[in-house]
Amino acid sequence: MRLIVRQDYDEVSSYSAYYVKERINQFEPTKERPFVLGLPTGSSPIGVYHKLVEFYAAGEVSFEHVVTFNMDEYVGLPRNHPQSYRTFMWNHLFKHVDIKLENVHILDGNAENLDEECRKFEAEIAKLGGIELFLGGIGPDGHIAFNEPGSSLTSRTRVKTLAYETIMANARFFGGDVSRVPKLALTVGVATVMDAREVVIVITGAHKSLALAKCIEEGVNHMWTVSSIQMHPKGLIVCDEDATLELHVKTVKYFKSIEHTAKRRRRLMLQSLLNNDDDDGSNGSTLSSSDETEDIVSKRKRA
Ligand SMILES: N[C@@H]1[C@@H](O)[C@H](O)[C@@H](COP(=O)(O)O)O[C@@H]1O
Repeated sequence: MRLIVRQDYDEVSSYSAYYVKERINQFEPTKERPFVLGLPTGSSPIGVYHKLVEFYAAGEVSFEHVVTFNMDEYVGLPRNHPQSYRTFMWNHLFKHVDIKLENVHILDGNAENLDEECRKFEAEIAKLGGIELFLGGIGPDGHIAFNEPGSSLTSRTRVKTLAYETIMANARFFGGDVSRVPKLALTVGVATVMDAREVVIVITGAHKSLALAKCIEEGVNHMWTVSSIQMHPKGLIVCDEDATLELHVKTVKYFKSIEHTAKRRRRLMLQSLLNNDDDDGSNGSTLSSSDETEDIVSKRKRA
């Protein structure tokens, strides 16, 4: 697992959006072989979505052959309710890019048979060969999607009763009125997220610092469901300085040093590329940040 620390929400958003854009472009998706992307809602990914829209407008990425699966949806909210996750996704991302409507998958919280809806969702993911990259956020109690504390770490898409803490946290979107927040949701399971070939979690703010510490400094634990990322072969957490408040200094230094070393290696690689026009750059396959050096290497690889 890698931890990338950036100064604030904006830098976290830029880094994460750049990362997603690079992954889509490196994949070179086609109609027959689309890029399958898992997506979250909440305030954490808004900056990422806005940045992705900018990249799209600048012609740096296309969603034409991207298929998306959203993490969760409230049960019982009308589809077009301002707080439904469908409305959220439409407003923050989908209506601004070239994604095809038939490639968007959002659980239907008004389906007649909710269990069947969840089964169909999992089957659809499997049919497409699984999720390439799952982008996520977390709640202050360390939940991922709506996998509240105590959720099975092997869970799949299903109906969940929301924890009181989550209902309180989300009341801000319902005029601060706890009674207006739906009490049930459909959500992908922890295993649905962890089955993705890559998982990227965005964590910002001091109010999430305890969850981050539990997630990476303690054991895998169903009371902090995002801690399951420890078992993932390709897990990445992108956080801001505030979210590191509860981490040991040693932990933060360690992860920062890994990033610096990787950057140095990439700089050397760039130097050797620039010195050797015949080099096709095929030895540099793990580009992952908004670092300028990587940008140059990446463009060169695609040229
Ligand atoms: N189901 C969503 C989660 O997927 C999201 O990660 C969390 C955090 O939201 P925010 O980013 O607004 O803190 O909110 C809800 O509980």
